[in-house]
Amino acid sequence: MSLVVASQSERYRVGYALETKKVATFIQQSLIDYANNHGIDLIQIDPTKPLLQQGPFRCIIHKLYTQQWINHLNQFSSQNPSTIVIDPMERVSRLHNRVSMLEAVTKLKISLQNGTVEVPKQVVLNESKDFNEGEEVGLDLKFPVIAKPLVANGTATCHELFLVFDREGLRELSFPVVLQEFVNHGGVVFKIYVAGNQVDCVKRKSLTDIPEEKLKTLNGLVPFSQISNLRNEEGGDGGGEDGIEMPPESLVTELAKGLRVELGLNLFNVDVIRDGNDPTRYLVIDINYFPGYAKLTSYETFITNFLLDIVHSNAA
Ligand SMILES: O=P(O)(O)O[C@@H]1[C@@H](OP(=O)(O)O)[C@H](OP(=O)(O)O)[C@H](O)[C@H](OP(=O)(O)O)[C@H]1OP(=O)(O)O
Ligand SMILES: Nc1ncnc2c1ncn2[C@@H]1O[C@H](COP(=O)(O)OP(=O)(O)O)[C@@H](O)[C@H]1O
Ligand SMILES: [Mg+2]
Ligand SMILES: [Mg+2]
Repeated sequence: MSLVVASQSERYRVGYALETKKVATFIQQSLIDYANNHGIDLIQIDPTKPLLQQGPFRCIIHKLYTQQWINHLNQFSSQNPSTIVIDPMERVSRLHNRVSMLEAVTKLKISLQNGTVEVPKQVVLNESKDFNEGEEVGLDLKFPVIAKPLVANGTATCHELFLVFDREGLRELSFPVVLQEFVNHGGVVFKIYVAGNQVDCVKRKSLTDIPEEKLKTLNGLVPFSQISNLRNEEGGDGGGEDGIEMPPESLVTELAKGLRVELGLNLFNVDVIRDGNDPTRYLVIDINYFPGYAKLTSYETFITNFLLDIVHSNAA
């Protein structure tokens, strides 16, 4: 008579609390099925109702910032400390500010044989008087700059960016805003997706280079938004990410691992560009919480492997 190994058949409930549009893109039937075949039941959480009525959960994943949801999550967590929350809200909120998100990068000690990882030079303008008085007040940057809303909390406005070519262009901005030096980078942005130990790097379309000569003819500011989500035929005159060399694997894994520890987060992606004038210089320009994983090939495996690591871990 053979013994049945009970742990093999153990199932885990993973709750998800996401906006409706995120459920539509992320919780695809293929993910539900793949996870299900590997012992994970994905359970939709109603964030407007107390979680106690909806559990138990081995783990909760979430991307929602209403006060009601935060209250429900806090209450449930304090009564169910063994449920693993991916990720704690106070750590996620570090990514909701374009200054604090990049501070983690400057704290990293990445040892690369042939390369550096930095952030572009940037300053915060809280109001227009920060640059009206005098010549260089608060601005130690070279134009062009990219103006990005300081807050990056998932609203449409926080993705409304501007390329600004001169001081005049600054007058039309809304505040508070981050001014970040534009770096020519060959029109390609690398996106490093992280889900715990799972790491994947893809390349996407970006803003095209601005040659010095062309710069002399440009003034004011130009708006743009979510350029990396545009297909080649839709956006600008760039294109041609094919044939562009990917960053070294060691850089991708070290950066992912380092940021995961420094931020204390599991689910994020990092936008990285490579300086067109120095191919060993990489710059982190953006970090996003719980990004669009479904754009990855085999995202079902990527996410399920991550969830299996979590549910099998001792973390609580
Ligand atoms: O919707 P998607 O799939 O384009 O994903 C968005 C991300 O695109 P990416 O995976 O980096 O190409 C997007 O990344 P970017 O900021 O565009 O680099 C954000 O993470 C966005 O979330 P939020 O609006 O900042 O809360 C993500 O939006 P949500 O899906 O979380 O609403
Ligand atoms: N410092 C920079 N130099 C050159 N291009 C940049 C820089 N910062 C952003 N970009 C371009 O603008 C896009 C959007 O900027 P990002 O900071 O990623 O904002 P969002 O949060 O809206 O994605 C990037 O994907 C990249 O194409
Ligand atoms: Mg981005
Ligand atoms: Mg972003």
